[in-house]
Amino acid sequence: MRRSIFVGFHRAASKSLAHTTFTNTTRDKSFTENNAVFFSLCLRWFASSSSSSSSSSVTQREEGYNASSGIASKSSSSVVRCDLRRGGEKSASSSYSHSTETTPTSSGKIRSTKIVDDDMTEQQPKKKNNHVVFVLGGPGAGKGTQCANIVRDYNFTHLSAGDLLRAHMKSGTEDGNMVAQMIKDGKIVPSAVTVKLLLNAMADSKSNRFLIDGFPRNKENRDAWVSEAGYDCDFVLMYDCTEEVMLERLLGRNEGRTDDNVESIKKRFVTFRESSVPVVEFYETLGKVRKVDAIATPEEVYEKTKESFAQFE
Ligand SMILES: Nc1ncnc2c1ncn2[C@@H]1O[C@H](COP(=O)(O)OP(=O)(O)O)[C@@H](O)[C@H]1O
Ligand SMILES: Nc1ccn([C@@H]2O[C@H](COP(=O)(O)OP(=O)(O)O)[C@@H](O)[C@H]2O)c(=O)n1
Repeated sequence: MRRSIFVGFHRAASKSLAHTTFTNTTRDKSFTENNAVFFSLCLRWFASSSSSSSSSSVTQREEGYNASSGIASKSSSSVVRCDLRRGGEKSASSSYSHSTETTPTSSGKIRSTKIVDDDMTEQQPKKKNNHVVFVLGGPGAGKGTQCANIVRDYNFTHLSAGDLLRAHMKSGTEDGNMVAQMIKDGKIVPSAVTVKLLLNAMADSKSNRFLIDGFPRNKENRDAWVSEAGYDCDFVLMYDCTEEVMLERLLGRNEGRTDDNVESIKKRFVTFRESSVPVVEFYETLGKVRKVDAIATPEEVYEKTKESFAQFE
């Protein structure tokens, strides 16, 4: 830090010196030369004091100072990860890192330029060549209906996060009771529970093509997925529908669900708007969203859906 500030300062000084040298008079030139000597002495003093100080060189390494580019970057990566696949043991691998790049400007100030979120840009290698498609859309948009068609025609395995959670809530455990209440309230169950259910189901399957329906419901779901699975989805299939149409469909669904009543449905709509739409927007920034108009008939919706699966024929 100290060194990067100094370099910024020295650069600012050099720049102003260069400017003076080419534009000013002879009197200014001798002033410039004196200044140059002064700054050069400063530089030497600083170089010797910083090389004799071990903490300074550690700082330099920690901040990733790059003398040729003049960019000082800070990076830190720290996540103790909880293995959710089986049993929840801790492993020491780190999954996320954020680095802040700072650039010394000509005024000598440190200007923060950008935050680099590694997990947004760098995907990890896929495990077992798995293909994962996340299927999103509001409650009642028709996700389950279309997933059945895709399974039939493209050899995918359908994993509904909601179905897995509903099965889990019937376990009668404390965890299961918590899930039951959250589903009734239209709330999003903690990612640790959902990701564990999904990964266990995948581990039990011989398939390498998965439609993960109703997931990720929020950014926390997505981050937990990337952390635990070690890779992101191939793409997100997003069924776009109005609340009016979804309400009508849900009230006619008749599957005996505890959350298909007007009170719960309204809460689910709010959760969808506030938590799920942002995760779709996040995936849009990665260019991974394939949107399908879900208001049409099931057959028409499927015709559009198929366009995203040509690669799996
Ligand atoms: N395109 C559609 N047009 C009319 N009804 C539909 C359509 N897609 C699904 N449905 C019906 O709407 C209800 C909700 O569909 P479903 O697939 O369960 O939605 P989701 O999985 O998104 O909650 C079901 O009763 C289903 O038969
Ligand atoms: N990733 C998920 C998916 C579902 N759920 C819960 O399960 C409920 C039903 O989800 P679902 O996907 O089966 O049904 P729809 O709301 O899409 O019709 C949600 O309202 C949430 O309470 C969750 O918490 N996290």
